[in-house]
Amino acid sequence: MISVSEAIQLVEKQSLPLLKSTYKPVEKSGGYKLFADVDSPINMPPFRQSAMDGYALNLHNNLNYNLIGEVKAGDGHQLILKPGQAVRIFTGAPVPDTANAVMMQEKVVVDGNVITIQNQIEINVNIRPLGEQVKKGELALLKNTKLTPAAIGYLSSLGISKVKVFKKPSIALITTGNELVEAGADLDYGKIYESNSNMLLSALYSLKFYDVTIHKVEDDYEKTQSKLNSVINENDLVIITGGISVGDYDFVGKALSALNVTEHFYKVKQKPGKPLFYGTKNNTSIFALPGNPAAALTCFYVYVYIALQKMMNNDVVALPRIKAISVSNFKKNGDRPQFLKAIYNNNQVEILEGQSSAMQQTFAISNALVFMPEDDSAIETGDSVEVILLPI
Ligand SMILES: Nc1nc2c(c(=O)[nH]1)N[C@H]1C(S)=C(S)[C@@H](COP(=O)(O)OP(=O)(O)OC[C@H]3O[C@@H](n4cnc5c(N)ncnc54)[C@H](O)[C@@H]3O)O[C@H]1N2
Ligand code: MOO
Repeated sequence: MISVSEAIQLVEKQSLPLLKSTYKPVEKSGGYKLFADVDSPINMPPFRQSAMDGYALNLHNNLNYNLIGEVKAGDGHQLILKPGQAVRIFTGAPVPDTANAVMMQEKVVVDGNVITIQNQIEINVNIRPLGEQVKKGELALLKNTKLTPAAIGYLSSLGISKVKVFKKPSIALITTGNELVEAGADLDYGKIYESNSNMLLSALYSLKFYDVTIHKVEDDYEKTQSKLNSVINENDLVIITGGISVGDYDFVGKALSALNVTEHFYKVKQKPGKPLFYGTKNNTSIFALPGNPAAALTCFYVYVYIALQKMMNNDVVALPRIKAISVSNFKKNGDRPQFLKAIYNNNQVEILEGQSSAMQQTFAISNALVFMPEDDSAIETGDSVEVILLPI
């Protein structure tokens, strides 16, 4: 059995960036990273633009100007101003080539066709120069830039509607177990509602991984092997839950080994999530998470999350870990390091009652996990503890 830190290191080492590309409509490219540099197809702004509502001036040595016309946003005409002439102008409107400053209207007195400005102004004031943000043909955004709402707005302002981005992994989620039935079905004796697929699907969606398919297999060796074979061939990441322990009907480990999946580790000294498997085949990463829902989700956040970040070529790969003061007492049984379901708020953390691997009720109200190392046997109120903040 390996330690938590050894397991994390192995995931970091063995999960590699996906170097596949795809095209996305710009509005759907949030969270992706650019596969290549993007050059600007236009000057931005595309014309000299007024930054204020006011008057565009052809400057001269006098505070009085003659008004000769008006330009509003969207106008396409070109007015010719001589020195001492002005045009009424509005924010976003094209500044005539013959104007060299814009005075905001609050600083202007209007008397019929003559305006008087409060003071002399510098050349080019309140004019956004042509191509100030980026010039046509020049680099707009570098390869690998993450497409945030601001970046999407910027690319859209350049008239770009489609972007080439690094593909996100295609992911298969597989649940195993004869006891599992779907919501809506009768809950016959011995059955439970299947919940790991919705839980992990929503965890993936919240991290903006949408290319996910869900598969369900019974506790049957042949069916497990054949399903795993097809999903491993077709996906970049495979996440299985259940059937990875030592019971007579736990077939996942045997099937993965028959499929020649390279095992990087099986069993981690931790609670929950001891029977965790991680392996790779060709370029596909495979995690077999324990079936117990709270164990599966903990392993997702501690290990699968890292693999996802590595596949996306992100620099920060693990969830943030901070120190906080415990407002609870907790006593650990056994010597496995523990991830404890907890509520973090304002530098304080409450460790919840009900820490078993099956405890969905406590996980449902948690926003953090407290990591309790192997050597610690108890946490007292007031102790400083390590907290993993969940991306929820
Ligand atoms: N003799 C031993 N038994 C067990 C050991 C051990 O070391 N020796 N380890 C225990 C630990 S720790 C865990 S964790 C579990 C993991 O077992 P599996 O990964 O094989 O998972 P299953 O047995 O298939 O299921 C466990 C539990 O979770 C429920 N489950 C499974 N899938 C789902 C799902 N999709 N939705 C909701 N609930 C699910 C399942 O019904 C079981 O209750 O092994 C221990 N045993
Ligand atoms: O490792 Mo299991 O998740 O402790 O019950």
